[in-house]
Amino acid sequence: MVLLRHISVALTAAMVTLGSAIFIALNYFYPRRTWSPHAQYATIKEEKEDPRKRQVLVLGLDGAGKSSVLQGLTPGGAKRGRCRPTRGFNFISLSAPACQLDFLEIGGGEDLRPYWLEYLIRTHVLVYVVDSSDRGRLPLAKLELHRLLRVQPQLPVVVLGNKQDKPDAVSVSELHEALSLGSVVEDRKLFLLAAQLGSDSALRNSCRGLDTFQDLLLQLV
Ligand SMILES: Nc1nc2c(ncn2[C@@H]2O[C@H](COP(=O)(O)OP(=O)(O)OP(=O)(O)O)[C@@H](O)[C@H]2O)c(=O)[nH]1
Ligand SMILES: [Mg+2]
Repeated sequence: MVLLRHISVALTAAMVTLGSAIFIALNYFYPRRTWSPHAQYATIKEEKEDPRKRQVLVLGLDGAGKSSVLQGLTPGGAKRGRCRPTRGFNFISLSAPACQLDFLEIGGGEDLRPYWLEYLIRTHVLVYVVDSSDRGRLPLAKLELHRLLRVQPQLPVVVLGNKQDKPDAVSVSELHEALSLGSVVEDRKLFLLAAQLGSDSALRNSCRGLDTFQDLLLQLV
């Protein structure tokens, strides 16, 4: 019995010694890595924002003509065909002497509208495009516009009353009324411009109009 106990003690001691040896060996060959949030963070360098860049956010219901605006502003864009619905984002960048204008369109489909608000924070000017001939959806266009206006009370806004070439389009003054632009606080910079961009000839003819539009944006950013 005493002999058995001695054997068991000896075995336990041997196991402990072997375990310690394995532990020391593992630590020697595979040193443990300690994770430090600080060290991880330090590797992510903050990208400095280019002070020359100005973001113009282009929003509006689906089919209003946002991509057509971007296409019209792109040099040679008028020659391209009709735009397809934007499923996510659309982006163009224009260089002006004093700054770079980054136009960001987010598609106007119902599934994409909830994301609009997230992009207002980095924006310098909001361009809100409305299909003047889509009379049935003017109340929805108004609702969405005012939802945006509430979030950024100081953001300059240019409303483009597009598709003025269509026979059933509402006039600019009717649009002002339909979108309740009179209720917008006076200290906000707000402009309402008529536009027609869709058909090839309309796009070509409107290029001069878009120059004026671009000049206005340069004053607002
Ligand atoms: N007649 C006419 N058609 C236009 C005008 N502007 C755009 N369109 C047409 O309207 C359709 C929709 O235009 P888009 O520029 O794709 O509209 P969008 O606002 O970008 O739409 P989403 O990307 O779906 O949110 C296209 O077939 C255009 O050619 C316009 O001033 N007049
Ligand atoms: Mg589009």
